[in-house]
Amino acid sequence: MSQKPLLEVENLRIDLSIGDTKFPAVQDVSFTIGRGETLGLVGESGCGKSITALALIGLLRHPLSIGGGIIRFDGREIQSLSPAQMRQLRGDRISMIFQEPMTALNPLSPVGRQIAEMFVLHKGASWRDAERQAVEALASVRVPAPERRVKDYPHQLSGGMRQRVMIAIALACSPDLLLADEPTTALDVTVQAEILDLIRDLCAERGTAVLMISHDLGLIANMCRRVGVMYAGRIVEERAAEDVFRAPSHPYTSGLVASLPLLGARARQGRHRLMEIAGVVPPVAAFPAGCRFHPRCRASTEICVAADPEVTLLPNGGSVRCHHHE
Ligand SMILES: Nc1ncnc2c1ncn2[C@@H]1O[C@H](COP(=O)(O)OP(=O)(O)OP(=O)(O)O)[C@@H](O)[C@H]1O
Repeated sequence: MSQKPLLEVENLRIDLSIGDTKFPAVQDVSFTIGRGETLGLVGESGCGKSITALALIGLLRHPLSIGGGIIRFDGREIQSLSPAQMRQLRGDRISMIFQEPMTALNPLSPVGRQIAEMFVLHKGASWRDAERQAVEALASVRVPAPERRVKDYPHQLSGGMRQRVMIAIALACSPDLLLADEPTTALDVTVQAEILDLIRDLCAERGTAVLMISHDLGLIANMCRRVGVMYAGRIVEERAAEDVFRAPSHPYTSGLVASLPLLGARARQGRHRLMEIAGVVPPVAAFPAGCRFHPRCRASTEICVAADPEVTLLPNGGSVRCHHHE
């Protein structure tokens, strides 16, 4: 087995075209994911998490495009693949699940048929075999009575069941990498936990690496070994999940950690206060000069307004992009 990481992203830039001008919606984003590893991308809405994932799987569409950098999957640059090669990779070796399965499922086709299609398209199975495997795939995502459910259309299923179908489709071909973009945000809290357990268990069993995207740092820390914190199109901190909580380095990460509801002793003693980061992520065309976080940062000084911070490597692994990091 190759020692190289499964996925290497180097200085990725994603441009947003507005008229004749291109604005960098994502810039200088670098990270790697090893085989079977879990990386979380966390940050508020509009930070660039979803478009980063779409770039990895070749699904960016106008007005967005890759403006620079390298994405290497299993040693091959994905930008050099033809559309046909990319289609073959998608679903077979890299899969994606989205927040709202209804947008990804075909409303006019029974769910069993949509799962079976994966075996036919990517594994050369006959429809008869593929439909048998679809029942097994539905059983593996813990759908009760899978032999009956395969005949259902998406609208006949609950949101949680639809997300299970999406997971069955995404994992049908045992991909090397699963991209999960807010996979539980649209679901009830109790269903959320079941779906997250399912993703964690199935990916661990199959050795599938996961890039999990969420605005919820608690969820990311539970699911992932490493965390990349995104702000305004950049990864501002990248660390082991436990370090992010124990000793956040970037003021934005500190704000995210502080805004998590606390359970247990401190909360009961009434010392817990829900902190929030004042302000919102600026739109892509209005990213400020200097450090993009400086207008919202309590630690901001002159240098933050004047100069874009470089990446600093942290002593215990990980990196941060801040002039005043902890
Ligand atoms: N099709 C598009 N047209 C114009 N702007 C877009 C498009 N898609 C994304 N953007 C912009 O790119 C930026 C990054 O969007 P992205 O969806 O990646 O953010 P995100 O961090 O995933 O947030 P969310 O959770 O809300 O999706 C945002 O400012 C968004 O408005």
